[in-house]
Amino acid sequence: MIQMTLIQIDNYGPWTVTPKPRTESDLQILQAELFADVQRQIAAKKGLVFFTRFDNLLAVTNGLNEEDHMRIQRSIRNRYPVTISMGVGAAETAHEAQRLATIALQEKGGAQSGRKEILAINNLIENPEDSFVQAAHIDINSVTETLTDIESAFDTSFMVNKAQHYLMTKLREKGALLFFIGGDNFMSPCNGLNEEDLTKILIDIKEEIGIGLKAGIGRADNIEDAAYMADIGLEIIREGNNKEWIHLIEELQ
Ligand SMILES: Nc1nc2c(ncn2[C@@H]2O[C@H](COP(=O)(O)OP(=O)(O)OP(=O)(O)O)[C@@H](O)[C@H]2O)c(=O)[nH]1
Repeated sequence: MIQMTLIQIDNYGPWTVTPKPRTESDLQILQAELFADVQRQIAAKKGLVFFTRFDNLLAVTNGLNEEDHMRIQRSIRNRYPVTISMGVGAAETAHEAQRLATIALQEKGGAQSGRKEILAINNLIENPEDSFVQAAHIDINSVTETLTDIESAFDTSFMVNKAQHYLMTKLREKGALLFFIGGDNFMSPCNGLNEEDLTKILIDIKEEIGIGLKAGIGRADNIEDAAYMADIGLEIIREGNNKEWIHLIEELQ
């Protein structure tokens, strides 16, 4: 099972304009610092946070228990002008896990309802033997040669976004998620997605929009190790001059 946590800034919309609109650059700094802060704390337990919408972060949290979540909330409250609420869910697919996490939090009140520092747990992985994460690290082939060094920065960003949208659409249908992690890189928590299905998705996108992709896949009881194995898989594809679409690594090396 994969466990996911939704992290939501409490009552953030009203706060950004009270008593009058706050300087946008300050809001951007707050969001970036909060993301880095939560990432540092969740990574200490081998979890991984995705910046998602910044006011809503999604994290893979296999290995974190109730106390771990509460400690992060307390630490943020002590140091930031905002508080965070969290929802936690675990399921066979990443999409279902984040859905359960979201419902648990939504049932405690809306994002702008005055709700404060709620920890809403639908279910947590109690038995470490049930903990399983499959992650795919997906990368655009030769982005430096074909886009970064040729197109304008904005147009490259537009193409990367387009690839992201196609990947999200196709992976979501299979119960998998897809997050942009910087450069031309995407991370997909994808429990239950088999190698044939992922290969077909990459081939279809190449045919539909002409963007070549490759994916390393890793499997472990936590996302840190699964993502590391996925990185190794990507390196192996690069060493073979991008002839493979995907490469699965199941053992830590
Ligand atoms: N988050 C993250 N970003 C990375 C990683 N590796 C590379 N990047 C980013 O991706 C950009 C492009 O690097 P590459 O993907 O190695 O370059 P490329 O030209 O596509 O080359 P190939 O992947 O070998 O086809 C870099 O500038 C980084 O911003 C990674 O492991 N994680």
